[in-house]
Amino acid sequence: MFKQYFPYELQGLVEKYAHKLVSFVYPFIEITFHEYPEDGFERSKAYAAIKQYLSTNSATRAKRFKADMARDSRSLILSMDDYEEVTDKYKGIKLWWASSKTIPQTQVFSIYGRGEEKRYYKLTFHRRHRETITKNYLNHVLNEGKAIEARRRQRNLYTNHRSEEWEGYQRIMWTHVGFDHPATFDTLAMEPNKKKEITNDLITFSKAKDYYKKIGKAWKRGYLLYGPPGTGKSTMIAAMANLLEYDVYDLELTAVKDNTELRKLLIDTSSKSIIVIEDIDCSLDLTGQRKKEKDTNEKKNEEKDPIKKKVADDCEESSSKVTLSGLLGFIDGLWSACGSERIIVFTTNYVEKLDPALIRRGRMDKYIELPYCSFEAFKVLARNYLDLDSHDLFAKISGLLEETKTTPADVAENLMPKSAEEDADACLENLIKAIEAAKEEVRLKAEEHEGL
Ligand SMILES: Nc1ncnc2c1ncn2[C@@H]1O[C@H](COP(=O)(O)OP(=O)(O)OP(=O)(O)O)[C@@H](O)[C@H]1O
Ligand SMILES: [Mg+2]
Repeated sequence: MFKQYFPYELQGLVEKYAHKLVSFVYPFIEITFHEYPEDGFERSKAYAAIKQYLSTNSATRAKRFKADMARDSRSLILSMDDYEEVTDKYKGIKLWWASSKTIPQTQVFSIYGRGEEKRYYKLTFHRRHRETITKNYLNHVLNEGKAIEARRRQRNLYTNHRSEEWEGYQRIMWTHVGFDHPATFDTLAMEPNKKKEITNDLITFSKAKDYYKKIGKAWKRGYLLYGPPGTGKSTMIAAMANLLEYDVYDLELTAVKDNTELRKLLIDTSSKSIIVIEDIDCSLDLTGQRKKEKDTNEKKNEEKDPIKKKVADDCEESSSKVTLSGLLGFIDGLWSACGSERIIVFTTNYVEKLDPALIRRGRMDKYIELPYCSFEAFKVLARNYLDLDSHDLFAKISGLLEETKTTPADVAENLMPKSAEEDADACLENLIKAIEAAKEEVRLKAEEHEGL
């Protein structure tokens, strides 16, 4: 701006002194945080954290916002619009945050598809606070921002698929959907003491980072959930994920080609996650022999019919070659070495079928039996489904549940009103009828057995 008043030779000198003069009378320091650093294609983590920090800390002060749908699709996240400015206070120090963008004069074709505008935040503060701001305040902003992001993070349910050959590369895939299961430990029908023990165990685990470090163990925990079908094993996994706010990886072992692929999939899981292998007794032949001997009739049929034979061969070929030792290797070796804060859950209907190597102490840290529905568990369901804490029919139901094995799934099914006319009394009556019918069936079967 001084240029036009001074001869050309003096311009450099004047600019130099003008700059000094300005910094003398302009006692502020400015720091800019660009969304995309010049030497990288990756979005700057600092920019993302500042955005989160400002979205909660500027909401009462800024006047213009950009609105984004939060990842849970239920709420909106407001962030400062471009060219907006807000003030912040830290230990009595006033600071200014401004959001801005640069638009280059020349049009550049960008293959990265992020447009040519470059967004940045600019922080301004008085230079006498330089130490406090650069040493403490910025750390505070980044940590807060990351914490807010973690809270807003949507959790996912991942499932694996058969790997695909793609231009010579093997692609191993986890695909995910948002994890939105409503189950919680409150809605889980189970003895209250047992429930308390499990939730305490989970919470202790999630807070035990330093402890695991101290004792030199990888920060992981293995659970084996066992019990008959419909007793709430899968429901409990959802409740665990909701309690700890972890992602869930539902590992389908039969779709995993071999141990190498298993390893790759597991390396690809994130921390704060639950890795689930359901029905472990079915997904893996735990005797070590992958293919069961077919009975001779089956074989003869296949030999006669070429199409049948082809289908059977294909099935055998595509069946998983994951072995027990591969799985154990992952649980003990590699699993310990990479990643942390992970829970692995196996479920089975037949705990007695499992290989002792898989369930020996140290591999599985906790065994949880999900039994048939007890009266205590029934009370949780009655409260949940019918808003009932007590009822005249409870005594009768208690007696019936003791005599007849009934799963929580069956109880839940009967407690759900089938029509608008059905009230709580009708639902309880339905349940009683259902249990009595099951009891009768058991009696008849026993008689038949004795008659044989
Ligand atoms: N303990 C429970 N508390 C609350 N609801 C339950 C419980 N057990 C079962 N249910 C109900 O029954 C349904 C089936 O339960 P779930 O899928 O968790 O059983 P599971 O033990 O995983 O069975 P499977 O061995 O066949 O996989 C659930 O959708 C839930 O509504
Ligand atoms: Mg299940």
